[in-house]
Amino acid sequence: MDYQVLLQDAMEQARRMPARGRVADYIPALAEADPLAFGMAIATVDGGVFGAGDWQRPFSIQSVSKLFTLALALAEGGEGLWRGVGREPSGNPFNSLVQLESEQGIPRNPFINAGALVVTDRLLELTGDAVGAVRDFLRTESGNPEVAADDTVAASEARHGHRNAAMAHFMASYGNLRNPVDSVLAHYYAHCAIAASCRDLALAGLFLARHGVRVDGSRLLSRSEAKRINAVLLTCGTYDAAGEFAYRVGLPGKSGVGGGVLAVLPGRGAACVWSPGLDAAGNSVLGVAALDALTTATGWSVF
Ligand SMILES: NC(=O)CC[C@H](N)C(=O)O
Repeated sequence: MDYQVLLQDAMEQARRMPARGRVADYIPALAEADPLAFGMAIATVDGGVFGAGDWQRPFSIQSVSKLFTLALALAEGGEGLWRGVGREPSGNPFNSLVQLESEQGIPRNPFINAGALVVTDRLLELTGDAVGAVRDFLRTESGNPEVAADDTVAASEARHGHRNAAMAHFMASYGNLRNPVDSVLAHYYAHCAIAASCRDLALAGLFLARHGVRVDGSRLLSRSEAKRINAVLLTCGTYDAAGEFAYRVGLPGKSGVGGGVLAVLPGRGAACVWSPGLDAAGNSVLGVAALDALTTATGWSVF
């Protein structure tokens, strides 16, 4: 397959969308993203890397980081993680608070904000440095030592982070956080604020396509654990639009409000796309459209 041509065609089709969505502005620093930026990359398990458009330009990965925090927390701490966070789709927006009280401070899944805060808390307990663990993993897997958290974005989110702080305190009241709320929030904002490109993220996502094996050949997760993360990505990775994403794209995937989407085809490769305009669920409009076009053209699907 000529991935280069396929990427260009997929982006061309996505550009025909009547609207590009809205750039997230509830975190003021994110509102400064270039609304016209658009890039896409594919990395394959046999070593190919392809890209088009702004595929080498770093952007704020935001919730795409939650895929990596989950993988690292499971790798370091094992299945006990699931005592503090579920793995059912929430059917609610990523920053919703409503289920937390009726479900006694146990978030539905690791990819909504509440669940990601629990995972960050456990990763912090296990490693002493949750953001450092995510950053170092991204650097190693992508081979790009410049991947780093953007302190301006993290500080901007902290200043406007009342919802996340409310969730964290609420879960702490149920005993579902082991570290001080302020540390959990600081690490969460910082790993969301990591800047990386489509190229970096496609390469970093390959461990899931390699069934849990890292770029250096070492094993991060068992085959079964990698398969299970992919299952949670498919059902919960794009929030209350996960059904639509499975229908249109057919791959496990994780989105972020910076406009990035990372999708995985086990055994074959990973694709990452970035366009900052979002739909109402917080997923990149052009990003999902481009993945839809790419997977339709290539036949890439888990189904
Ligand atoms: N969906 C997202 O990307 C949200 C991440 C963002 N840091 C937040 O907590 O709101």
